[in-house]
Amino acid sequence: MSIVIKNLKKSYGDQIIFDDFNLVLQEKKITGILGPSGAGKTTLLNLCCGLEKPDSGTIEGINPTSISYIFQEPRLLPWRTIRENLRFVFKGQSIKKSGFHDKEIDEMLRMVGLDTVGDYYPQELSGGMRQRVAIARAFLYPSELLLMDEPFSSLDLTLKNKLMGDFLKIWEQDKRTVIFVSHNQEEIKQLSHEVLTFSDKPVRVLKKETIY
Ligand SMILES: Nc1ncnc2c1ncn2[C@@H]1O[C@H](COP(=O)(O)OP(=O)(O)OP(=O)(O)O)[C@@H](O)[C@H]1O
Repeated sequence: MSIVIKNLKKSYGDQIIFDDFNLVLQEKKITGILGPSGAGKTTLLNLCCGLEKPDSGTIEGINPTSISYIFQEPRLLPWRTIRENLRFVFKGQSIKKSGFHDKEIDEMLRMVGLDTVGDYYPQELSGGMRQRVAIARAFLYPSELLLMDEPFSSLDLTLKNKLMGDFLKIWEQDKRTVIFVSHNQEEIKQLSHEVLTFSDKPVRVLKKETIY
């Protein structure tokens, strides 16, 4: 199902971020969002996942229990190993079932090139490796919608290119609707099917480009 944003209004105090904002986001495609700092890109992601509530208007087509979020920093639990961090995705399921998921976890660790470090703790990994874990975690969770807020911005260029390539490989095998926010035009164009350029607040879509 596409995501349909209708007549969205959101303000913080006297700052109007969205004012009668309308947008349709394509299902199982990667939509990139570019825009000035402070425009409201993260606010849009937060509205999509329910961390923020709109003042009025609607966002349709999102199942609130079926969302993964990849942030700029990986947000792993430091007192848990990498494998335990990934097992958390399945928490609430029975032991037997979560044991069953170990196969999926091992397969995903292999896909992101981390099969030898499953028993390490996050602080024993480099920043790039930790961000790989965050990507693995996002795909392990059976989400329909994946929200990404500058997930590659802290990485050097070589690592970023490698990680974006790995991301696309995993996405090709397991297509989800992705909203990808970044300041970096090249990185956005490398990953996205469609790129939206936001104005400063109140947000308008200045440009819509189909990349592939
Ligand atoms: N919880 C909040 N309370 C008050 N103001 C907020 C809150 N969240 C965001 N804002 C304000 O809303 C505006 C939009 O913020 P947002 O983080 O969505 O921008 P952004 O486009 O993601 O910026 P950046 O690219 O710098 O991350 C900013 O002016 C910010 O200060």
